Formats: sequence, structure tokens, C-alpha cells
Amino acid sequence: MLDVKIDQFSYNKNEPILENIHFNIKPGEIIGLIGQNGAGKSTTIKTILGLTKGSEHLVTFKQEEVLSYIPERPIIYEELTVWEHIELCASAHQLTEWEPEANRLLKLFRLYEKSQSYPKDFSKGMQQKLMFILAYLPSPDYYIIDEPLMGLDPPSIKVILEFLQAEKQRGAGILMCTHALDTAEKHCDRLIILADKTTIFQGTLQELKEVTGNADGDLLDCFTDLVQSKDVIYD
Ligand SMILES: Nc1ncnc2c1ncn2[C@@H]1O[C@H](COP(=O)(O)OP(=O)(O)OP(=O)(O)O)[C@@H](O)[C@H]1O
Repeated sequence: MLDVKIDQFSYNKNEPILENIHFNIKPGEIIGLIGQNGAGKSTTIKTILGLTKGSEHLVTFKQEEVLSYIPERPIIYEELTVWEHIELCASAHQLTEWEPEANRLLKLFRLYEKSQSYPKDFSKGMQQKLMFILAYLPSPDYYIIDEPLMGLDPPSIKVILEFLQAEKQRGAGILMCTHALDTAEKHCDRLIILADKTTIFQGTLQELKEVTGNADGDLLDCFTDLVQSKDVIYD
């Protein structure tokens, strides 16, 4: 289990951004981290990755466990081809026998014919799919994903969601921050809602319906009601 405890973080001393956040990610579950613009989703992810300076936090998982991060904006080396990106990733993780899996994923994401091309010239969606391949290669125990579906065409969204479900079945724990509430509703086992610098809800959609008295509502209805009931002001 990956345990996240953020006591406090602020970019500028006088303006706290995150306070008293505590949640965990268990193997074999997909968690949706949701919240309105500026709620602190990306900052929470950065803190998990140890990229926020001066934050008071504790992130624990087993030493041998591997965590893969997929950023919202793909990170591409201009001078490397798709295949060279994959080779670099395999070498960094000291992987053996990685080529069949790399080829399987290239085919799955329709990038196989492009493996000798330079991804700097790809569309954002194609670059994002390369990020997924690189994240997958070391068989991570956890995925931390910032807006996984942004910029993807509908068939690619389907492929990525099937991929995430397969990884969940393999036993990976997945945290994804997303504004796609219909997708979160269908695919996330648990939801964490951020507002007012902290987590205002953690649990299943069913539990959220109960908390908000929205038996027939969808996630959007529940989310809106919850955020309004906490007197959180919309931007
Ligand atoms: N580098 C930074 N320096 C100062 N403030 C920042 C910085 N990055 C984010 N913030 C502030 O921190 C708060 C949380 O931002 P964050 O990007 O984590 O929100 P988010 O929930 O991911 O938003 P969105 O849904 O718009 O992506 C916002 O008030 C934002 O202005």
C-alpha cells in the first residue's frame, strides 16, 4: 500500500495550498483524485513525487516497489526516436526481456509503425501514449497519472481505459487526477475529492451518494452538491 500524508504545503509562505491530506492507494484499485481548478490536485501529485520544496509530508511504500508517473504534459527528448525512448527507459530500470512487451504496447497504441520516428513531432495524444508505454515497462506497483485522457481521441481513450483496467487486474494501484467525471464514475473504485486545501471526501461513489443525499444522481451532481455544501466558492 502507498500511504500519503501531507501536513502542509505552500508555494508562498503566507498562502497554504494543501493541509492535512491523508489517503492511501491499495494494490488493484483505481482512485480518482478530483476537485475544481486550483484545488491542488497537481500539487498533491507533485508532493507525492517529492517535487514540492518545503512541504511537510510523508509518502511511504515498500522499498522494492516501483512507482510510475505520467505527467499531464508529455516529457519527450527531442533527439530520441520512439524506440530509443523505450531503450533508455529499459536501461534505466535495468530491464531484461522487455522487447516483446514494448512491441505489444506499440501495436496496442498504434505506434508500431512509428517506432523509428521522433516523437517530438507527434501529436499530444501520440506522445501521451508513448508516456504510457514508458510507465508500463518496469511493471510498476503504482501509477500516478495527471489527467490521463486529456487530448486523446475517443478510440485512444478506450484503449487507455482498457489498459488501466488490465493494469489494475495485474495488481497495480492507480491514482489518476481527472476532470472527466463520467470516466471517473465508471472506472474508479474510490474517489478522493479535494477542496478548500484538503480532502473533503474519500470513498466510493455509493458512499458519496449517501453523504450528499443524491441516490439517483451522478458523480457530477454529487460533486457539485458536496463542494457547495462546504461553502467552497467557485472561481
Ligand atoms: N508553481 C506555482 N507557484 C505558485 N502557486 C502555484 C504554483 N502551481 C500551482 N500554484 C497554485 O496552487 C494552487 C493549486 O494548483 P494545482 O495546479 O495543484 O491545482 P489543480 O487542482 O491541479 O488545478 P487544475 O484542475 O486547474 O489543473 C492554485 O491556487 C495555483 O494557483
